[in-house]
Amino acid sequence: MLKELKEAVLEANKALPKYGLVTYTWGNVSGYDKDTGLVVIKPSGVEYDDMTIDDLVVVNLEGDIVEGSLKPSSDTPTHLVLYKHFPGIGGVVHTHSPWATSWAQAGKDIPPLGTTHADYFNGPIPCTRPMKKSEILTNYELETGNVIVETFKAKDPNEIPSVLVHSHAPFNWGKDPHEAVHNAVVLEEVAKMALNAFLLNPDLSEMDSILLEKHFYRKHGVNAYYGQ
Ligand SMILES: O=C(CO)[C@@H](O)[C@H](O)COP(=O)(O)O
Repeated sequence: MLKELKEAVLEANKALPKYGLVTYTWGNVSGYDKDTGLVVIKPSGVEYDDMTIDDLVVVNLEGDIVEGSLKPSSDTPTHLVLYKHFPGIGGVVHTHSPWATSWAQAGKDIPPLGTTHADYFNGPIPCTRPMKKSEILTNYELETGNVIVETFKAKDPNEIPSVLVHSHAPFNWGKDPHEAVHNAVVLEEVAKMALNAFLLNPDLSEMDSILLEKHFYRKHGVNAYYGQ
């Protein structure tokens, strides 16, 4: 069942340590099949080097295990909330990539400072609000998903495919697992560049909004500034 999606999810999970986005078994990747409404996700606590396609777990959007003998990732509830609320996404990636996680721990949005950011994110990369004690104590992973959705109430997740979870780390998404990992890699680079830019110039302001939009829409096929 879902052989192609499983292969894509396995490859995406194994890419996390390859790109330096995780250490040990931190982080996880899932993929969504819209025809069946099923999600393929990383098994909890399994070393990436040892992970095989048979280790992957298939769940429905309610979180019931449909296939697999291992426990699904502890972050499964967060992934499922995003699939339910962000139409069109087909892959979700959670990492503890150090530069982006530093911004999440600091509780700060990553402002757009350059065209690298602008090519992928049409505005600041938001950090969620701190979780309430009740949210932490009831179902932290489910409430993490709800707080991410709350953060994007007035934002388009297709134009900003990443979020920093306060006191935790980033979540990223895309049309499929491969694109979600790509966005996670770019987020880490942008987080590193932004922190270093502020170290060099603490009085730095956001980049010009015209340059931001020109770059974002040019990369995403809308020539907002060329009369089309
Ligand atoms: O965020 C966390 C822990 O803080 C998790 O992402 C773990 O880093 C990975 O958990 P599993 O996917 O192995 O259950």
